[in-house]
Amino acid sequence: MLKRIELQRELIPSFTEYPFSIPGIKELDYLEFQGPVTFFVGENGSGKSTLLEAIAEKCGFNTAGGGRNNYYDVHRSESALGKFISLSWWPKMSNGFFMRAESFYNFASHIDDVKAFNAYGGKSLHEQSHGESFMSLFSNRFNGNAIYILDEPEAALSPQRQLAFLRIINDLVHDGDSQFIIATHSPILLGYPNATIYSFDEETIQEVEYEQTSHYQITRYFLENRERFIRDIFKED
Ligand SMILES: Nc1ncnc2c1ncn2[C@@H]1O[C@H](COP(=O)(O)OP(=O)(O)OP(=O)(O)O)[C@@H](O)[C@H]1O
Repeated sequence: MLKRIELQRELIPSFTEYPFSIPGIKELDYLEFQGPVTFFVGENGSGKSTLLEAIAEKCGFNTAGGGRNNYYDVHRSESALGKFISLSWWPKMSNGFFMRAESFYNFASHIDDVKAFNAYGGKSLHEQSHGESFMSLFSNRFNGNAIYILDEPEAALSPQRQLAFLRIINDLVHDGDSQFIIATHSPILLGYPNATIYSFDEETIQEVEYEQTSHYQITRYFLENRERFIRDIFKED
């Protein structure tokens, strides 16, 4: 399990430049992972991907998406934060995968190039729909005793598939001792029971309850008051 990450503040040259100028990062000392499933939530641009990418790099995963054995260079970039965080494990995990929805296309091409699609359901990920290819990755490539670092995995998934993905997470956590750290905007994924939710919306990264997230509140309010909501947001000032 990844138990904790710590920002090595003494090594940071200046807090006025990216990535240290991001409010949540600027104030960060350490973050603890209390259980097998942790979510990062927050507005667009609040720093979730920056921190996830840094963790993935420290785990030795390809920052463009993949595990330790996925060597390809398309869109791979050095994490600006990776050198400045330290990870504490107990026990140490060396298997896992970093998935970012935005560069999944390049990952799929890499799998074609190395003819590895047998490990992904026997079919090129490019010949599957976007959502099907995500589900192939989760169902075929994800297994026990590993850490999964996922950036907006819901991007291509229908609500029904998001529920199926919750089931996959649950099986991997309970039968496989796996750990998930997920940045998401999905109120469905966030509903995973007993997860820790860290919000990047305040000056410091803070733990919040599911019902406190704007994802839950806005979605609920919208569903219960759709007509009024639409009237309000379309209203001319
Ligand atoms: N390579 C970079 N150089 C400079 N600034 C960057 C770089 N990458 C991201 N940023 C900035 O850092 C901030 C945090 O970006 P990040 O991608 O971590 O946000 P996020 O919370 O993952 O957002 P989203 O929900 O939209 O994916 C943003 O303001 C972004 O513009």
